Amino acid sequence: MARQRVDEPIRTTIGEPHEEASADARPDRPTAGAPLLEVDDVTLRFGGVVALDGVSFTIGEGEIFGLIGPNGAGKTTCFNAMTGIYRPTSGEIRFGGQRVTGLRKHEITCMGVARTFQNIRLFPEMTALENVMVGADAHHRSSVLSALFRLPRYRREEAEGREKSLRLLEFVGIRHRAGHVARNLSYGEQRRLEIARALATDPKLLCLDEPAAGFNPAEKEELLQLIRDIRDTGVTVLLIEHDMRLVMGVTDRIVVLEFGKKIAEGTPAEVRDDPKVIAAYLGVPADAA
Ligand SMILES: Nc1ncnc2c1ncn2[C@@H]1O[C@H](COP(=O)(O)OP(=O)(O)OP(=O)(O)O)[C@@H](O)[C@H]1O
Repeated sequence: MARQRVDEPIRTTIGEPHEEASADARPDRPTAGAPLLEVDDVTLRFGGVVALDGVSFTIGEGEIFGLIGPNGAGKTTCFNAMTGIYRPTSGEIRFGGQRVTGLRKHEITCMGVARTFQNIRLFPEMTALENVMVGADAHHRSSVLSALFRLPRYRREEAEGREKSLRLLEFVGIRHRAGHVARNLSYGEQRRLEIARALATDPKLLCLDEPAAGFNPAEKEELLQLIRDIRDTGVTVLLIEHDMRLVMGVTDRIVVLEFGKKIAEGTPAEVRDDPKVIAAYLGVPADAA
């Protein structure tokens, strides 16, 4: 499949109709590439609560990977451990073969991991464009002095960041909102803006925490297409999502957590038919599901 990087001029297919393909029958489904993110026997305790209990899985380059499970299963904790917010009690997380356990958030961002949050976290009084430019700044090399005196290098980086941010706003379908302050954007637009800001850090892995929360069916369809478009630019996507139709429709592989443990892993079809998964979601013992 032709790949397009997000720092190249970007086409947008937001809002265009697309065929709803069966999760496992899509002919264009790529096979997973080299391991990108490895979660290796990770346990994370909060006092007496074991939020993650010996969890292991590997995400391959180019995959759209789903992390699902009932409320309190440990999904967000897993995201937080991957992105440097929490340090695992034991176990290791590697990104591109390099250990990230114990690194700071910005160090992990610079390695190529970006995320959005369950509760949208934008700068509400800044414009959409400025919000994305904050993400683009992550890789700027200008010194504080250079920025203070607006030296040529700073001005060049600022102009490049602005162009790139406008392209990303176009990619996520809200270019026309560039000059509006974030708090005046609709809920769906704010979610897209968060994605654009995360993409501005040039991630290799984009982690989306419940990106469809609060969306109507039409918005979910558009999000599904956006996630595919993001993957087609070469970015690997990790998705936490409660909407099963969306997860089953867009992911290549899924890991299911329950009470901090991995209870299943496989293709959407394998996971959907797994009695342990059915039991976890219905709240009944596996042999009774
Ligand atoms: N900072 C914290 N301090 C103490 N316990 C926590 C903390 N964060 C999460 N937990 C606990 O860890 C467990 C896993 O929570 P987590 O938020 O990761 O689940 P989740 O699968 O993301 O749930 P949801 O789908 O409801 O967002 C829960 O029992 C939760 O109460």
